[in-house]
Amino acid sequence: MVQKNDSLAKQNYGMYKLRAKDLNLYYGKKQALKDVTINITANTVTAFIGPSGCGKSTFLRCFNRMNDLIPDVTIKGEVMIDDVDIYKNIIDVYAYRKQIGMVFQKPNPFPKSIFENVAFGLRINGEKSKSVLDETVENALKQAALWDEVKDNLQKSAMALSGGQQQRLCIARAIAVQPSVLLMDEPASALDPISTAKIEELIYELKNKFTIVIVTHNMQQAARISDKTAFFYLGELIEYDNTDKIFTNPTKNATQNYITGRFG
Ligand SMILES: Nc1ncnc2c1ncn2[C@@H]1O[C@H](COP(=O)(O)OP(=O)(O)OP(=O)(O)O)[C@@H](O)[C@H]1O
Repeated sequence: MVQKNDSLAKQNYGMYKLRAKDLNLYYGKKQALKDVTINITANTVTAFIGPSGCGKSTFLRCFNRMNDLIPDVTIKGEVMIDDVDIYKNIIDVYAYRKQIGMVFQKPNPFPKSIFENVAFGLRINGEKSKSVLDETVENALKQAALWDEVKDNLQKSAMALSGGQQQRLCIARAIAVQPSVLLMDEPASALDPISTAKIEELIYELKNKFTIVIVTHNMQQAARISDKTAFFYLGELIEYDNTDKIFTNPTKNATQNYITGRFG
């Protein structure tokens, strides 16, 4: 009985970190997202899956307003973080974006030292204290499971790291400014299996601190690391449910066909 009340309370209390409601997005006249509605719980990992061109990356980019940078984009509907509509109520988009870290498919460190890559966002935000910078860089590298490998070489160029290390550095750079959300667009698809496993482990750990949304083409990866999975097809969110359910007993035929490799 106590358990039931507890879980009810959990369900109702401040549950959704990210939401979209009736979201439509057009590139010029071409509609890329159709009436997408989703509620994403804080401190979970959500995987976006679906065939190429179905709108996964487009939808991911709606959460940090990166699509604003593309000419001729029209967005209708609502996108909310902590129940604030970010297209209507956010005036300072740069300040808002600080809350949202983003990691891309290809590791993209700056041609600077390891230390300066992680310190970059803090310096932009005006942090000058050496002890704060040192401590934050160390913590971010620890959280990104890279500290032990680089702690003796923080002044070395980031470009000299392996691809997998560079991607963990990019994760450290993203989390150093303490966002609450991490968006990841195929973060392991350019990496070897061992580096991929490290990134997957890391994502699993990081959900304690962040709400994570990951686009992936790798269905085993989605099944391994995500709590919820959203399946997209032709710009529509076809099915969104617990990952176990999506991969073992999906409700929609299209989901079943996709996860069994019948298309895509
Ligand atoms: N900048 C853009 N300008 C015009 N059309 C675009 C742009 N970006 C994406 N599109 C189109 O929008 C649709 C959705 O693309 P998006 O990249 O979101 O799909 P995706 O599911 O992430 O694909 P992939 O898995 O191949 O990365 C596609 O038809 C794509 O061609």
